[in-house]
Amino acid sequence: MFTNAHPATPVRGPAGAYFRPWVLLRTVLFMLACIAAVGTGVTMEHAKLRSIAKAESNRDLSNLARAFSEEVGATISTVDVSLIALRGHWQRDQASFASTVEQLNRQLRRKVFFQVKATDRQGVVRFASGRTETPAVDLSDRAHVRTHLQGDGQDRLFISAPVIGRTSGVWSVQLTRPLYDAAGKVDGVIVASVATAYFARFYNTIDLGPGSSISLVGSGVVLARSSGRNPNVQVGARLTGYPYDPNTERAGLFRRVSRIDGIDRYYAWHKLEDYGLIVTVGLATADAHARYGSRQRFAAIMGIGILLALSMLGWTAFAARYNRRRSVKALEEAEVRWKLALSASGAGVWDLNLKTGRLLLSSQAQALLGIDAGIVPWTVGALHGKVHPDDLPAVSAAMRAHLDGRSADFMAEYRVLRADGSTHWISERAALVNGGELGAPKRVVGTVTNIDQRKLAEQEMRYMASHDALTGLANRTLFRDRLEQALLHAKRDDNMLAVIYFDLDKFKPVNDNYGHGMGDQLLVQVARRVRCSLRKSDTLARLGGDEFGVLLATCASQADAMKVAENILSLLNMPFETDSIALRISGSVGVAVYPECGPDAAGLVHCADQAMYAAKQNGRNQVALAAASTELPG
Ligand SMILES: Nc1nc2c(ncn2[C@@H]2O[C@H](COP(=O)(O)OP(=O)(O)OP(=O)(O)O)[C@@H](O)[C@H]2O)c(=O)[nH]1
Repeated sequence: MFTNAHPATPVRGPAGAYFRPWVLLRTVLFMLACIAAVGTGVTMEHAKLRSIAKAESNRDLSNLARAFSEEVGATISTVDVSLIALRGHWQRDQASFASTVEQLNRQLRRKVFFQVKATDRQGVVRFASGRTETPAVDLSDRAHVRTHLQGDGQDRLFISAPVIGRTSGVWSVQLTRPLYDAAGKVDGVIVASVATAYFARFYNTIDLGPGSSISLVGSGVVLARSSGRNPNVQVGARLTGYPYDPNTERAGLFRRVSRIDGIDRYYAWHKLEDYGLIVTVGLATADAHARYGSRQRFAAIMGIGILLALSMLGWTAFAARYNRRRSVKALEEAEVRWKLALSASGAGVWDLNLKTGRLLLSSQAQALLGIDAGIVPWTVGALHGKVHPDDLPAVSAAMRAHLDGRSADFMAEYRVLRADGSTHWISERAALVNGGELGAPKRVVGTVTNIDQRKLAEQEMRYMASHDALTGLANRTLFRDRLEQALLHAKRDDNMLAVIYFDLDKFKPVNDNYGHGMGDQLLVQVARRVRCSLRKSDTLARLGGDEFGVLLATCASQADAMKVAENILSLLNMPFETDSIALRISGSVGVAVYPECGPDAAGLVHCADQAMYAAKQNGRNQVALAAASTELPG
């Protein structure tokens, strides 16, 4: 109803809302929720990519472990077959043994290289390849020799823990088999010493990344190991537990932070059950995940982008909501202020829906319009059924003009009929509220105010402007108006009218001798006495000082006018009783008759004045008739 109202408290500009604590707090909370949601999404995506990376890595590692174990198995098998062949040769012909070993190594140089030793049954070296003279070194304390010399005599391949060469400084493992004499008794040990690097050679043919590793473990001891650019590190290290227990399954997968170099890896292992060896191939988890690093980075960047976009959207939405709330609050406050102002001003408000014909009235409006319900099914016409019949045409015309768009505002002042028949004055203002399609008016909103007091004041002012304050008679202005009106009627009806002017004789001495108050009393009594002698249709006016005018609106003849004038004179001659004394006065009376004395008010007044002056000049206390004008009546 008060949508055009300007709130007293200015609402901050829309941009200012972005930095209000209310907005910032909600934006931060919203961002935290977004971070949680987007973070969960990104984490899930990362986890998915990690699990894909893990699955792919495990598949690759399993294949590599199997391939490496087959490679190792093939190398060991080659060495073992060579050992068996060399053993037969040693037992047959020791003299040409050295050249046979050399020849064999030449044949196998692309696959493996090994040194060969042969010991006697005491474990003392009797042959060592690559030497011109064999030092009689006692190896009986070495496990790979001892196991055959002190064992059950079974022909088994033994693979030793790695040892570092005393002179070469190279890690090697010893593959041994027993030597037999003609009786089939253990007669010594034949040893093939293979550099562990051969076992890790396969590693160099593949590129698994800098954090990868390949190990060959036997009896819980690292026989060979390659890791990145640092091959054979930690050869000889002892490893226990899963999967190095003898009872673990043939192949498998696990993830572990390496006990050797501290790198977190995915591992696959594969057992060479014939030789009691395990091959493990490890890939650094960081390298495995790096395969999907770009997708993970993309997911993270997308997540951050979505987070920023959501945050901006949230921030904007909260700022807009804040502005909306402020606006609604300001409107509510403005409405309260307007209601208070209206209530204080005594104005009532009504709201008419032109579509539904429902009229809403404030309690003040109900009281002022004499309607005892807040919502009434009414029409504009019915509303004005409360209007005084004399005012209704003007009010209806004004309302119609406004509804038809011929006036910008509806304004009317009219009397409302009360149930007891009395009336009170209302000032009403209304305006169409445009809305709906094509801007068709849907509502009329108006205010009503009681203006009884103002109307009374206006009435008093109008009365004062047209009447003499002392006597209550019409003043010169009103006298002149009525004369104009009477002349119009007289001309239309071809009637006569008369103007009588009279002035009290020697009034000044009354004032001078008895005071102004006494003079006033005399003027009031003159007015009363003459008024009573006249007809209601006649007008008696005080023209100024002690001068009066009489308008005989209808006058049959000049003689009748003279008769009224004579009567006035005789009334003036009668004594006037005041508070203290009786006064005797007289008057000079001039008579002018229409149409004889002229066609217009000015002429008639002038004639009457002249006649009165003539009576005064003639010795006062008499009536004089104005001479007929030579002009023809208009
Ligand atoms: N008490 C009273 N005196 C008034 C009022 N208005 C004018 N007068 C006085 O009325 C007197 C009018 O004097 P005039 O008509 O000029 O003189 P006069 O004494 O009547 O003499 P003539 O008219 O020549 O007979 C003046 O003294 C004015 O001051 C009034 O309202 N009350």
